[in-house]
Amino acid sequence: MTQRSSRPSRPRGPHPPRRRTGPARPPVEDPARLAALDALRAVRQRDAYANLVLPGLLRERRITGRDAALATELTYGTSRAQGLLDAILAACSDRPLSEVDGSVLDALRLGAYQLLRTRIPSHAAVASTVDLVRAELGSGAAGFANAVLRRVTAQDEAGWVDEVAPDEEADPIGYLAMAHAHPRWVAQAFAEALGSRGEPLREALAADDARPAVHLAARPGECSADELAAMTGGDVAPYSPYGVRLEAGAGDPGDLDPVREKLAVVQDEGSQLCALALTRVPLAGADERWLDLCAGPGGKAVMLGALASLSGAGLDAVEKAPHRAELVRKAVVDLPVTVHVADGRDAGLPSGGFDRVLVDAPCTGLGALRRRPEARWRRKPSDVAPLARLQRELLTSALDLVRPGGVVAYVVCSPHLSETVGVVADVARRTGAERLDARAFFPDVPALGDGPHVQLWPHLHGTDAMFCALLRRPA
Ligand SMILES: C[S@@+](CC[C@H](N)C(=O)[O-])C[C@H]1O[C@@H](n2cnc3c(N)ncnc32)[C@H](O)[C@@H]1O
Repeated sequence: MTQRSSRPSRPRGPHPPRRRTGPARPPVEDPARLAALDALRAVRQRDAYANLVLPGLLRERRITGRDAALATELTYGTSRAQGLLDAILAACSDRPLSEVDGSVLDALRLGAYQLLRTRIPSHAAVASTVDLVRAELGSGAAGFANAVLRRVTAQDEAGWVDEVAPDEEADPIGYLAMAHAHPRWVAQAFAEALGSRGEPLREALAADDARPAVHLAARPGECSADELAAMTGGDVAPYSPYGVRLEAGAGDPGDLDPVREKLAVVQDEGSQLCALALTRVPLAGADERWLDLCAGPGGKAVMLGALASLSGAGLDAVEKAPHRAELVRKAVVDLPVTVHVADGRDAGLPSGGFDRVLVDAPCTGLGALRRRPEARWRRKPSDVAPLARLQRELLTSALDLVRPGGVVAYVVCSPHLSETVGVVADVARRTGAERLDARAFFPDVPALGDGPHVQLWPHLHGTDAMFCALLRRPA
């Protein structure tokens, strides 16, 4: 453990820093950091999503190339690491962070991220951050920021983790949560799903803390994975026959020609595998009416609609939120898909009317935190119970809508046991549905555990932590 006395004394800045009132200063010539700072502020003040707000800012300000890449790295990296950065900043400040002006705190997080998690030289990280604070809030706040960040430079990330994290032996989950910038309750949920508080948990949290590769799905019947890889410069994915993986940070995938021309969609390979698993289960009898019960924004509806079209089947897609149903409509416009705006618990569709049903249920999204930079700090443990209730109701409804002998895929992008095995066990018990060994329908995917359900992981499969259970309605 590092001695605090070796570092500069704690800064005693103005309480709190006041917004500048004097004549306007010239703007800071640092478009990348300014965009990152504005994006962080929008996330904090307006509950915006970093991965929606930042691309808009970059477009509006015509920021491209290296500046765009830097702004993206700083915004997403700072958002992901927020809890760890705050613990370190709190140790470097003379007052609680709750008393620090929000805009100064955004800048401090941005500065600390550069110091601890990038190769940007310390003097540049500190000076550029202090310049941003000075331009907006004046020299008092800038002095405070300078003093706090100089204290952060006293040691590297590992040194700070040793200082601010709980003791590793006494509280391994708390330690790993802090070391890999996750809230403790999320690390606890991962530990329970993995059955580990040791190395597997460390690997899972580390993989979840890294920048993810972009995954694309070639549209079945339109384009092969090989062709898509050639068009995009990506690599054919290891498990999905339609998947392509692009290098992390390869720019906005929505701008790629094959995506704009609807030859491919942006979709995690784990999502592709779960949708495909539903189509791979053998059925006795008819196989022509498929249903996607929670379809917005339409990624899996495109995959299922294209496969249905190839096999002579049709797909109904239900989505409760009208604006998301509209996204589904646009995505499936040339496919045999009928979109309904309805609540999947009471969709007005015929009981027993479908051969295959997908329930891609609303969930906490704890399995896709690496793709939603700020989500881990926004989600709360109290979100889980109401979602699990809704998930049980939607799965029960799906088992009513599927015909006897038909199959239901229950999918969530979360490894939380209350949203996964808890839901499936409860509904299977009450409905008498048969739980199939889902592993058989994820061919060539390694490390699928003891079954019968499939839990994918970033550290094992390079996918989001998707969960998939397959259930058959008794004949
Ligand atoms: C996990 S997302 C589905 C993702 C989608 N399958 C895809 O691959 O693009 C869950 C969706 O369920 C919708 N939803 C929430 N409650 C619902 C309900 N009661 N009935 C139907 N859809 C619902 C949400 O609006 C959201 O669009």
